[in-house]
Formats: sequence, C-alpha cells, structure tokens
Amino acid sequence: MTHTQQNIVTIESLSKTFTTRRGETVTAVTDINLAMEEHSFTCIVGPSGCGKSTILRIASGLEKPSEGTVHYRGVPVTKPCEHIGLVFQEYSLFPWLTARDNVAAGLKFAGIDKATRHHEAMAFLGMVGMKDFARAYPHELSGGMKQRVAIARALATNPDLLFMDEPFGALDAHTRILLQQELLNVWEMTRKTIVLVTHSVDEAVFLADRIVIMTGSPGRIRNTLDVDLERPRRRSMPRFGELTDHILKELEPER
Ligand SMILES: Nc1ncnc2c1ncn2[C@@H]1O[C@H](COP(=O)(O)OP(=O)(O)OP(=O)(O)O)[C@@H](O)[C@H]1O
Repeated sequence: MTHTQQNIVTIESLSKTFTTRRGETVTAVTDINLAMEEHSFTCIVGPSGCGKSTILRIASGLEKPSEGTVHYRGVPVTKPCEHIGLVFQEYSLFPWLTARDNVAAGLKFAGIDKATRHHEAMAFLGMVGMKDFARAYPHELSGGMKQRVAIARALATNPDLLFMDEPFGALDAHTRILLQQELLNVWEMTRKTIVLVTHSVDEAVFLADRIVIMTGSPGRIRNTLDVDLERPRRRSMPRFGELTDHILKELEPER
C-alpha cells in the first residue's frame, strides 16, 4: 500500500497480542490494513471483543502495535499527538471544571492565553448547542450534554482527525439520534476526518461514507463497504434498510 496524498491515516499489517495477568496470550487483532481518506467518515462495526477499540488506541498512539505500522500523513504514530482528537464512551470530563473550562483545558496545554481560551471554548460549545451551559459542572449535565461537551473539547485543539469510540453508547435512543445528526453537522462544518467505532449498524449506515465490518477471535476485517446513500439520509429510505440488513448478515457468526 502506498501513502497517497489524500490518505491521512494508513494502517498496515497491524496485529496486537496482549499477555493477560495469568500469562495467557490473546491476539486482539490480526492483519489489519486500512487507509482513511482526508475528510472521510469511517465507521467500524463488529462484535464485542473483536478489537475495535484496540485499533483506535493503537492508531491514536495510546498503545503500541505488536506488528505492523500506523502512519499519520506519512509519519509513524508512536505517541498521542495534537492532530488526533479522541472521544470515548465515558465522558471523561474533569468533574471539578465547568463545561467551558473543560473545553478550554486542552487549549491551556497548547499555551494559549486565558481570554482566547475562553473565547474559543465558547465558540466550540456553541457548535454543539451547549453555550447556555458553559458555567455548569459535569454532574449538573445529562449524559447527552456531557458527550456534547466532550466533542467540543476534542474539537477545540483543532485536530484534523477525530477518533470516536462508542461515543453515544451510553445514551438513550432519542438522544443518540439527535447527537448523530449534530455530529454530522459538525463534520460538514469542519470537514474533519472521523473514524467512529460503534456496535450499532443503524448508526454506521446513518453516519458513514465507508463501513469497516470486523469479525472476532482474533479480530480481522471481514469487509469494507462504501455507503451509496445520498445525504441527508433518512431511515425510511429503502436502501437504508437494505444496507443495514446486508451488514447484519455479514456480522452473523459463521456456522
Ligand atoms: N490491556 C489488555 N490486556 C489483555 N487483553 C486485552 C487488553 N485490551 C484488550 N484486550 C483483549 O483484546 C480483545 C479486543 O478488545 P477490544 O476492547 O479492542 O474489543 P472491542 O471490539 O472494542 O470490544 P467492545 O465492542 O466490547 O468494546 C478482547 O479479547 C480483550 O479482552
């Protein structure tokens, strides 16, 4: 595989083996080859334990591969960097900081002065519809609101790549659908490259340009599928149902 101009991330021959505390080895993923085009929206779906999170953790530099490589714009990824934003399922906000200060926190490490930090934080809170809650603390916010703040915080450092691991997994169905739409709005506004891991095939078909379908034990890519559905997408579109059914079939365990 070559590192073409438009591929922002390239994952080649990636495998990861963990050694458990009891000394057993577990191959989490094997022979993963993936490239993300700039500005694209990729969803990774697969059964629990097939290594989706492991791929994101390695691709963002939080974990080392056992074999293979990850490149960001042609440069090996060996540790977390400011170009890659992360949003995980647990809101991971600082409980002692207000929504605004949570968003501003990332900018503090970047050495930006306080007034600019606050101004920028408000702009990103506005983008996710949370301006009115800038002074609220995480415990005063609902799950959906906390996840909005987490997205604003990930965007604040202006990464060009956003890795999201089950960001809406803990939300009720209604809030989840609202936030999916908001994420699409943010994506269309900012044109970030997004890679999102989800258990929900419906969510993947709603969001993605391309869906990576994984199988488990050890995790490997079974198929990748380009989503040939125009936007805005509606779940009532016949093709929406066809694609969902097709992916669900691919995910069925082999007999
Ligand atoms: N630090 C670790 N030590 C040992 N095994 C691990 C470690 N992290 C992950 N694993 C194992 O690797 C495999 C893949 O885990 P991973 O969390 O990446 O899967 P996943 O597809 O994201 O799962 P889920 O959808 O349930 O979140 C699992 O078998 C898991 O037990």
